[in-house]
Amino acid sequence: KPVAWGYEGDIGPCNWHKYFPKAGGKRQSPIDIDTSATQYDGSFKPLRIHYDSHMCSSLTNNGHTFCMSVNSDQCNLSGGPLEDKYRLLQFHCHWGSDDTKGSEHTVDGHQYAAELHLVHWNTDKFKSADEAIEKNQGIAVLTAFIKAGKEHRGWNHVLSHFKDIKKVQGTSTVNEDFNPKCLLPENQTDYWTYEGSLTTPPCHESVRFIIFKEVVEVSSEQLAQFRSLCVCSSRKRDTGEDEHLVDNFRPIQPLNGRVVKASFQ
Ligand SMILES: Cc1ccnc(S(N)(=O)=O)n1
Ligand SMILES: [Zn+2]
Repeated sequence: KPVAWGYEGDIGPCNWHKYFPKAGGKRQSPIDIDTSATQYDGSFKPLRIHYDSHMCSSLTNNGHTFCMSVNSDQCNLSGGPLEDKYRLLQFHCHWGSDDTKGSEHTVDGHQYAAELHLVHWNTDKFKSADEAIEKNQGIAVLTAFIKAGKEHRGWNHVLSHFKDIKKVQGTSTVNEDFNPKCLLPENQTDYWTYEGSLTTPPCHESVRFIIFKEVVEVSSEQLAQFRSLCVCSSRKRDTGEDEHLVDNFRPIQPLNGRVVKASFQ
């Protein structure tokens, strides 16, 4: 029986390690990026992000976030700090109950309104995502910070399906021409990178994070649509209100001597 976990109370992040021992490990994520302590690495080759848009994917509310799973073997990532080729598995976000919080990583202590994770698995070293997800160098997560600002047209292709996934385990098939590359910032040469973990249980220490410096803008109304998703399918007994899926970000974890590399000076 899968162990229930969440972001508050007894099943919250402070207790994850009791059922998911990796959560108490030495290379956990997210972290604060102290820009005065990052180290420029001039050896990185250009990042190669090749996504096609002819892939049909499905959008699900898994009770912790929305997840767009991608089943195209044409969406690949390589270069930068990566030694191998990685394939896009899914993307999702983390957000808060208002625009002042929501990202998992922070930069010099600043928390953004949301954070996009594009999760890729190492197809050179492993035969499946399920195998790669628990192995060192198995996963690469392209990460973009999100702040409230002007509307983002690309995000509307995802948000237009949210009415179908309001409830947990809701799922919707996305067939239109949508290329997740449109969700990334323009500047894809400036990023920070370090070795960490999945930020949700089982918190495997298998992740290379690649975090773009440029922040993506979406409108406050679009951020509000993230918060429209529900956690539990049943109405809350007392208030009769649905419980919304908010503050699904893990607190900052100890750096434990890790160095965050920068692709830029
Ligand atoms: C696929 C997956 C599972 C758990 N956590 C993550 S995350 N938040 O580190 O990207 N991704
Ligand atoms: Zn994530």
